[in-house]
Amino acid sequence: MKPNVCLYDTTLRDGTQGEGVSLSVEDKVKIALRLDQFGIDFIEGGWPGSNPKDMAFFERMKEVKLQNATITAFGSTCRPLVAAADDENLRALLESGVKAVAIFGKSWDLHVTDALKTTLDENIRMVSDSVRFLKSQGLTVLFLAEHFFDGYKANPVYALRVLEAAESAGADWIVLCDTNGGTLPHEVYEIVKTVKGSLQVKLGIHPHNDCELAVANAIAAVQAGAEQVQGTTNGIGERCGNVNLVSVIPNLQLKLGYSCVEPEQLQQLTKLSRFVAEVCNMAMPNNQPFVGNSAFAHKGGIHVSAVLKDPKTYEHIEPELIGNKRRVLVSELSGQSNLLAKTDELDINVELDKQEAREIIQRIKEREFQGYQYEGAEASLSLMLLAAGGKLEQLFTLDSFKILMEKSADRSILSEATVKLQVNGQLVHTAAEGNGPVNALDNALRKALETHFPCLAEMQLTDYKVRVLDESGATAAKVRVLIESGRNGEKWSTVGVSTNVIEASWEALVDSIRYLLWKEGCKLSEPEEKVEARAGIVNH
Ligand SMILES: CC(=O)SCCNC(=O)CCNC(=O)[C@H](O)C(C)(C)COP(=O)(O)OP(=O)(O)OC[C@H]1O[C@@H](n2cnc3c(N)ncnc32)[C@H](O)[C@@H]1OP(=O)(O)O
Ligand SMILES: CC(=O)C(=O)O
Repeated sequence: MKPNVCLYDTTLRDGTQGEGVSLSVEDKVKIALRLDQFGIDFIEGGWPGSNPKDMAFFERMKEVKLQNATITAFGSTCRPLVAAADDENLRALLESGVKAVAIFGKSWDLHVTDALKTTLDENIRMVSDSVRFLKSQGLTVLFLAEHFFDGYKANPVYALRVLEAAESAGADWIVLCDTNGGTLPHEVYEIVKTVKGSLQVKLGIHPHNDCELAVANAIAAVQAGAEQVQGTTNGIGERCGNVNLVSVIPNLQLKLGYSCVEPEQLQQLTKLSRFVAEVCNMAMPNNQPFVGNSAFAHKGGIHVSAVLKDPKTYEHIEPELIGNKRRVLVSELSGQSNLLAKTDELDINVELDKQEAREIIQRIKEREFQGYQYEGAEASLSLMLLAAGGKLEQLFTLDSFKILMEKSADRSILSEATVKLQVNGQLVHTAAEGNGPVNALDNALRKALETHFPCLAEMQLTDYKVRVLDESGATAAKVRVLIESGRNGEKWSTVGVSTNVIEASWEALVDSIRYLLWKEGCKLSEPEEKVEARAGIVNH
């Protein structure tokens, strides 16, 4: 039976040392609660001696009850030539009201002489005095040996002396830090093994990701005997980040048989990662291992065909174990298997046989050659499948639209769109202004349709992206427009392609509306008088 591995999350301290990351006190509290729920053992809240926000966080946490985790405050050892009991930073740790503290000290002789500008013996005194003082105050003390691996390689005798000082002063944990993130997994393994043979105290590892090896380093350390991993959720942190606990945890638990959290908590991993990304206002890459949107997305026809027979053929774990899900993408690289699987996934109640699916895939391939892309526009794909299955009613058709733009000397710019549609056998003619041609067109189209289909009033355009497809064509090039629309928290995306950006936008807009009307099960059944009563509409 493999031992438990203790999880120490420093998103709220080392994570905020990542460029562009800034959390409010309330953001920190939200993340702490979520980490606690997930099953993290230690949550490092910040450095109370370093700024008022972190101090406020610890004050706030005095009112918050956690179920599982211990909140820790971070700080340094006392300053050179200052007694621990008189050191401001250590006093701030005590005032934070926590039960556990993590203090970092120098273990690389270069740092002692060149950064601290003190003697090797005085540094040993600082470590020992600081740990002993904090222990005398009844705290759990984690001693973080900063730059331990570089220090050990430069001067192993001194690096070990620092650890021995912390151990004999009573540290509960000694955490070996790969502060510069430059150590390789085989070195981590050897060094942790050696330290394990020299000390009795429990060891932890705190790797950084400068060589993109932090996860491998954390695993190597655990295999060599470390019992705690310190990292951040999503790997945020100074420079290239800290080790990503979101990858460490499933590797340790699902691949190596260590126990980190309960299996039900592990199923919350994807949600945890996305929640923290949202609070940190960070876009997570789709190809993020384990929890990314694409981590279990299958695109190649060969892959999909095999996954449908047995998911193990192209998946290293079951996505449900960590709360992610399998997805099938439809594109020019698809075979009929992709389309049949996607039709099930989209839940659109369309039955296709293999031959029909092959014909639609052929159309998709031709359209992708023209510039369409359906991976990011699943609502347009659904409409294509519904039409092929005879399940899509034509609720309106375009006669024509016109757009006028006027730029006046006072610098104001006006866009006005006029739209003529056939709805319910009648010509509907509307005009609307907007703060750009696409917005004006959107407004005119909705005005024409809203009386028949009131649900359109709740639909919003949430994103609009234009991509030039053939740069050599300059302003005459083809463009692809992707529109994301939303209603009551639900989102869907549609696509349009043309050499004219307005026409491409129209195509995507119309798809977006058609999709909503289909979802709502809209039919043309309203009485004639109601249609005529519409304000601002001219009937011919
Ligand atoms: C590896 C890590 O991630 S360690 C954590 C790094 N995180 C941060 O630095 C974020 C928060 N830091 C801060 O707000 C500020 O740097 C403070 C409040 C801690 C210190 O600010 P200042 O007193 O103005 O000092 P400054 O930041 O310029 O320099 C750091 C000082 O700490 C000293 N120091 C560095 N490590 C240690 C240590 N382990 N023990 C004691 N002192 C240390 C340095 O020698 C330097 O002292 P000096 O001013 O006498 O040269
Ligand atoms: C202490 C710490 O954060 C580090 O060494 O990276």
